[in-house]
Amino acid sequence: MTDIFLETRNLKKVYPDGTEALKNITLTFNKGELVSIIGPSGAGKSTFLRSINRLNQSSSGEVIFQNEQITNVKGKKLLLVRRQIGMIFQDFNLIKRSTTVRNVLHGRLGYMSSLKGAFGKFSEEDVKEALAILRRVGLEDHAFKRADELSGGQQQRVGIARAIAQKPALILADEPIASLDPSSSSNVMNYLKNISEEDGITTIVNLHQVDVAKRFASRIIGIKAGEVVFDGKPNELNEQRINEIYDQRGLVNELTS
Ligand SMILES: Nc1ncnc2c1ncn2[C@@H]1O[C@H](COP(=O)(O)OP(=O)(O)OP(=O)(O)O)[C@@H](O)[C@H]1O
Repeated sequence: MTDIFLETRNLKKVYPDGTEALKNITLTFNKGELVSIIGPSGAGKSTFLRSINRLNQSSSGEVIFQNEQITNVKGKKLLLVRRQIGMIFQDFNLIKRSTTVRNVLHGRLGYMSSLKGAFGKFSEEDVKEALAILRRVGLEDHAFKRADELSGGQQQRVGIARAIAQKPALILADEPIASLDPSSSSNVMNYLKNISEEDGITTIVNLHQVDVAKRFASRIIGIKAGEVVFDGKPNELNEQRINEIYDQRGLVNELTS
């Protein structure tokens, strides 16, 4: 037994077409930390997140979550693992024609019988809790609006609320601000940070914006071509390190020589 909350050991992913998306990722995550993963397009950030909750099956290596080996769990056990992992997506993944509160209640489905879930019959307690969660992300006044009537930033806050309703131990957010303007991006990142801190939820966020990662994360991991090339505190991520991750110098040299 260890105190490590989440661990990946020698994680590899080779897609059927031969693309080596993850080469050998060995990382540990502590309870309650907000970690941002950065790296160029195609570096393997999404593949890494999806390998943790098994939306993507790794080719080899291990994922150990709360001291349990989850690399190959299946069926009911896999559902129980996924129930503890809230996912937040770039395109929000909301049911657009449903109300905000119903979208949040979807986070509770993993706790309900499939019959009740299929009929969308939630308990009064669940509804009250969903409304309380919407209050936490500043959307109590929008609870009964259709999801597609909300702005992008508000829709992502519904995505966060749905993840919280799941009562997760871990949140994985895959480029949650990629389609938002800078002000909505800061707002969404603030909510993620506050929730991670207040509820002690380990949160791993894939980001394209280095400045946002430096502002909100307590730790930054740089991935390049399927390998970890940086793992440190935001203030350790200087210009040189950024250039190493993104290879900007190489690109500039290529253009100027
Ligand atoms: N289903 C797939 N089949 C084959 N190759 C894939 C598949 N999904 C991703 N890849 C490849 O795996 C590599 C890593 O992709 P991934 O989406 O994980 O990168 P990323 O860092 O998240 O990129 P981005 O920032 O652009 O979202 C890329 O070369 C990509 O083209």
